[in-house]
Amino acid sequence: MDFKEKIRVIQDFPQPGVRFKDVTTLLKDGRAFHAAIDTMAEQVKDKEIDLIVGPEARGFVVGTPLAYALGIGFIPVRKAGKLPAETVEAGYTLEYGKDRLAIHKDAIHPGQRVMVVDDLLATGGTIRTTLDLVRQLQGEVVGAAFVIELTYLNGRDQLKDLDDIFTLVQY
Ligand SMILES: O=P(O)(O)OC[C@H]1O[C@H](OP(=O)(O)OP(=O)(O)O)[C@H](O)[C@@H]1O
Ligand SMILES: Nc1ncnc2[nH]cnc12
Repeated sequence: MDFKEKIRVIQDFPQPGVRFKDVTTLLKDGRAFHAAIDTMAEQVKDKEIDLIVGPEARGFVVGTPLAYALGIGFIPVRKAGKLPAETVEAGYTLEYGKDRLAIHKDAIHPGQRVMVVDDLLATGGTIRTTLDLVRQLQGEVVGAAFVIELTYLNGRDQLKDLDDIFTLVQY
C-alpha cells in the first residue's frame, strides 16, 4: 500500500511556510486506515508492550486502534486542564506553537512497558514530552511509532535514547 499517496499536503497551514500533512485523507479510506494500523501492529507486536500512550488529538486516532489491534490498553495524554483525576504535566513547543500536556498519575504502574504513538513526528516536542510524562510515572518506554515522519525537522534527535522508532511514511 502506498500510504504517502493517501496523505494530502496543504501549503501554508496553519501558518505561512508550513506544509501541513493532512492524515484525514488516509483515515477516510477504510482500506488504507486498516492497512496502516495493521502494518504498525505487525512492526511492534514482538515488543511485549503493556500499554500504548498517545497525545491529543491525532495520537488518539492512531493509538487507540493500534492498542485495540494488539489487545492492550490505551492511555491518553491530553492538553493540560482536560483530564479529570490527578495528573502530572509538562510543557513543550512544536512546529507552530506551544502547549502543556498532562497524564493521569495512576495511568501507568512502575515498570509497565509502553509504546508512545502519534500520527506524526515533526520537531519531536510532543512525543518527547509524552515520553517524559511516561517516565515520570516510571513506565518503561520501549519505542515510538508514527504514521508520518517529517525528517527535515529532525524529530529523531529528541528520541536518541529510544532503540526503536517506527514510521510508515517519510517526507
Ligand atoms: O513533533 P512535533 O513538532 O511536536 O509535532 C507533532 C505534533 O503536532 C501535531 O499535533 P498538534 O499539536 O497540531 O495537535 P492536534 O493533534 O490536536 O491537531 C501532531 O498530531 C503531533 O502530535
Ligand atoms: N507539517 C505538519 N503537518 C501536520 N501536522 C503537523 N504537526 C506539526 N507539524 C505538522
